[in-house]
Amino acid sequence: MKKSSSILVNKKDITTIAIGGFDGMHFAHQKLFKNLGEKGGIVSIESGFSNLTPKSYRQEYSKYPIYYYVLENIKHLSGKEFIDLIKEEFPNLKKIVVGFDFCFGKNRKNCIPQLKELFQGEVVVIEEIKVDGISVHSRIIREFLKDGNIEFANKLLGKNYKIFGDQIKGQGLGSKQFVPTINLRVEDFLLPKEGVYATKTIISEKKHNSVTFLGHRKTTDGSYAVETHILDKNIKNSYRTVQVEFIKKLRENEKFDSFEALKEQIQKDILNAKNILSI
Ligand SMILES: Cc1cc2nc3c(=O)[nH]c(=O)nc-3n(C[C@H](O)[C@H](O)[C@H](O)COP(=O)(O)O)c2cc1C
Ligand SMILES: Nc1ncnc2c1ncn2[C@@H]1O[C@H](COP(=O)(O)OP(=O)(O)O)[C@@H](O)[C@H]1O
Repeated sequence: MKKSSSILVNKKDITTIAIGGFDGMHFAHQKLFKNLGEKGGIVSIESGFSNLTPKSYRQEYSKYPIYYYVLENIKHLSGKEFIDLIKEEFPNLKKIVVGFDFCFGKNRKNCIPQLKELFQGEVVVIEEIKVDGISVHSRIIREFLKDGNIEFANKLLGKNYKIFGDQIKGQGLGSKQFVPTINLRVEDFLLPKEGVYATKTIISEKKHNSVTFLGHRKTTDGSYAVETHILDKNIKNSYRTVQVEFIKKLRENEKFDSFEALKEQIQKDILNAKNILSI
């Protein structure tokens, strides 16, 4: 099935919805979506704190149309008022899919029993989804990313963690002293811990193997940078949106005594990244 966008699918055509925040569109969220059937839709309640898949990037991860509601505008509603709103918005709604920990209405006072009471249709409750014994939640994925544990974050996500950034001008040192890099300005996305990562960089829909540095350039100007070096290719400046998928952390950010020492280390990083990306 082709991906739908909420703009294209009339709410009247929706018979099943999944409700939640859905930051990350992670492994457990995907399990919920598997229960949506043919005329499904996703109701995403925006807290304003989502930084794994900020709102405008979320549709990429589901074929179902996503309908956004701002938490600030609905959090005063009682449980009944919230369900009444949902029924009004989706007049042909027959089924609601939520996770075991879903709560709603003012102060999250209503949970699964109240949902079953207030909604006359079918309520499907998905039991707690765990990966390697860890419950899958956006807040837990954030902690793994902040710790640089990309491999486990990716396991919980069920995909590679990906950020979007716009190319900006760098210090102009890369090509001359070290290796050429695409410098990125990243907004809205949580950035993993400072350090060097094996990554894949997507430019104009083409995926390239890469090594990415995130952090304060302690060895040069000290400023914070996100820089990606594409392996074995010369890439022209694009000054467009670039996507970076994180695969594995290679090492911590370090201060080197000389440019020469950093240059040597970068060559080792490139070899390590190649090994991990199997090229
Ligand atoms: C693979 C890689 C690893 C890097 N590691 C470090 C590092 O550990 N410490 C540091 O201060 N800068 C590090 N850098 C950043 C360099 O200092 C930076 O690329 C250089 O200052 C050029 O910046 P420019 O692209 O803005 O000209 C790294 C860059 C790359 C590509
Ligand atoms: N680990 C999980 N197992 C089962 N359901 C989950 C899990 N995590 C989230 N859900 C369900 O997915 C929907 C979106 O939840 P949300 O609160 O946005 O996720 P998270 O807990 O990751 O922040 C809710 O209905 C929630 O109950």
